[in-house]
Amino acid sequence: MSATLLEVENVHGYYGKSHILQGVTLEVREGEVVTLLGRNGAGKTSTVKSISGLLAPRTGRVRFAGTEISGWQPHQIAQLGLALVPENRGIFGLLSVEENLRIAARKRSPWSIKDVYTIFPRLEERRRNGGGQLSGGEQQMLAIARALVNAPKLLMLDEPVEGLAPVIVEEIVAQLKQIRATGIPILLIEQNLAVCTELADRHYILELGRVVYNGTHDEFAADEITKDRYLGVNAH
Ligand SMILES: Nc1ncnc2c1ncn2[C@@H]1O[C@H](COP(=O)(O)OP(=O)(O)OP(=O)(O)O)[C@@H](O)[C@H]1O
Repeated sequence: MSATLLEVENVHGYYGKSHILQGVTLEVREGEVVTLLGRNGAGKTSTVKSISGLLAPRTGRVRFAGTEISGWQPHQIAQLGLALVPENRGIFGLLSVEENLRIAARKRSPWSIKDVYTIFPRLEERRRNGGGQLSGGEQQMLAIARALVNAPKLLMLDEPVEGLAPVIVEEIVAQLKQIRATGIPILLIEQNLAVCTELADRHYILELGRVVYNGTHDEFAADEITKDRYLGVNAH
């Protein structure tokens, strides 16, 4: 079994007095694609925020590549190689596609701007266009590409295909498969089970700020009861 890269241990998180994360424990190992599933409001986004320092855990621990990062600032965590592609994508609308990439690019990244253009040819076609002129799908591609040129050791994606047309979803899934094939581990928040099925090695389900299920892809695929109970889907 490969080494553990990210360990989240019994993390409790609050927004003011609201106790949102109630003891989240999960891990991501080298080379794995892991999904974080659960209904709206289950705490998925809050979990990745607590990992990336945007919601400091009140108690519990987050360890990344052997270093305890609980309580670190978001930019320090990002520098360690933990990349979050947030739901709102965070593109600079007034900068061109290429400028968005250049700002994020680091020399030590194994991914050059040319490399990401190979995965996302649409971005190369639109390299001189402003970020604000891109379609939702293209903005998502740019957000992922920007994370890659920033030398990530782990990629966290918050609902990358939400609200996108099926043909674009297919395109992004194919691109994520290419990225997965390079061995970079991915923690994926996703509501679209078909997407999860195509990409993931393992799944966690959150409910009310706790992990209520942890299983391999094959276990999960065969477990209609779990899918129905926690996700409310009839996944046939
Ligand atoms: N900034 C905030 N202030 C107060 N409460 C918040 C804040 N952000 C989220 N919450 C609450 O925390 C809970 C968990 O939200 P979170 O966004 O982590 O869930 P989620 O599983 O990602 O759901 P979704 O798919 O709807 O984004 C919800 O009850 C939500 O209303």
